[in-house]
Amino acid sequence: MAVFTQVAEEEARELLRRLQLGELRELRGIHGGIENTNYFATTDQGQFVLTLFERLSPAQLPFYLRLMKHLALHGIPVPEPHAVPGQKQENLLLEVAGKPAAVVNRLRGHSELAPGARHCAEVGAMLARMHLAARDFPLSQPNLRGLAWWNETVPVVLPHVDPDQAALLRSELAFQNHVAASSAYAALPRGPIHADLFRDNVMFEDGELTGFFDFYFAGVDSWLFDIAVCLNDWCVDLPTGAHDAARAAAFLRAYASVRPLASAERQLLPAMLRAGALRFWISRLWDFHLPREAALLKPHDPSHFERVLRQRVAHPPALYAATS
Ligand SMILES: Nc1ncnc2c1ncn2[C@@H]1O[C@H](COP(=O)(O)OP(=O)(O)O)[C@@H](O)[C@H]1O
Ligand SMILES: N[C@@H](CCOP(=O)(O)O)C(=O)O
Repeated sequence: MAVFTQVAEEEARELLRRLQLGELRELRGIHGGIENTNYFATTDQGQFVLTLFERLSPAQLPFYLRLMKHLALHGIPVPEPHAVPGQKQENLLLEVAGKPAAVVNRLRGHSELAPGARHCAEVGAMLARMHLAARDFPLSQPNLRGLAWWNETVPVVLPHVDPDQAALLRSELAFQNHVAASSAYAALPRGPIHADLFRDNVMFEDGELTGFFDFYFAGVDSWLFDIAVCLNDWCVDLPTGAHDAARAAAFLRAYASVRPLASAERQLLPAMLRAGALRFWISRLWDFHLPREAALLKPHDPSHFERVLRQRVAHPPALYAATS
């Protein structure tokens, strides 16, 4: 479960009054997620989520919260964080039970864990709208799970893997460092990205997308990396990791109908699919072999992204037709 810190009803009621979000009717711990403490809070004015940040530093949080606010104000369906009326509106970071906290709108619906081409198209189109809407977001924070982190973390996980896996980690990391030094990479359009937009971070209701959430891995990186992370989750078969060409084409066509891909993006798409697989293989190996004290849930299976990476290396998919 993901209630690491208990919140007294009285404290939540007082906070929601200060935020002018109404009178608390129900406060319910959310039994999902692994990073933060989350509660659903229902008031006479609406439904909200109260999050207490258990690990993220208060210095990192304004980027995520203000990005969500910015996107919400630009019409992208994401949880909108609330500030105390009368205080600076960019001050979205609150304190509850001695922890940094936020109150955001609750999205309607549920995650679609067995998506079809139509779901993938909706996510692709909304991702492109989100990238464009974030172009003028004034804050900047790097993708903290980007290349620099892979270079730091691969040596940490190497002692825990077999020689074949170690060889793949080393060679793929070398390949990604080589790609990152290329002129095509320098030409990739960049901006704030979600960076973890898996099936469980998107809501649908009656087949319609109702929102993206869990922005706590967001950062400034190439838009293509965000696309690759999505393709590697939404458009592969679980658990084999095999590429699903129909879903990938639907995703890319919808994305490109909102923002056509640049030539550098079309060129580097196969490399970036490998990058997206490497990123989550490394983080899952790290979580699996070096578990954090507070992690209460069983870590995700690292071998899934090893399979996805091997497939991406052996069979670079021909996706270009869908991108122009
Ligand atoms: N804004 C929201 N609207 C609706 N449900 C939410 C919202 N935020 C979180 N949830 C629910 O809480 C669960 C855990 O949230 P998540 O952000 O994944 O937690 P963690 O950051 O701890 O991994 C989600 O799977 C979702 O069901
Ligand atoms: N999507 C990542 C894990 C990130 O955790 P989250 O539950 O906070 O989205 C993975 O599958 O490895």
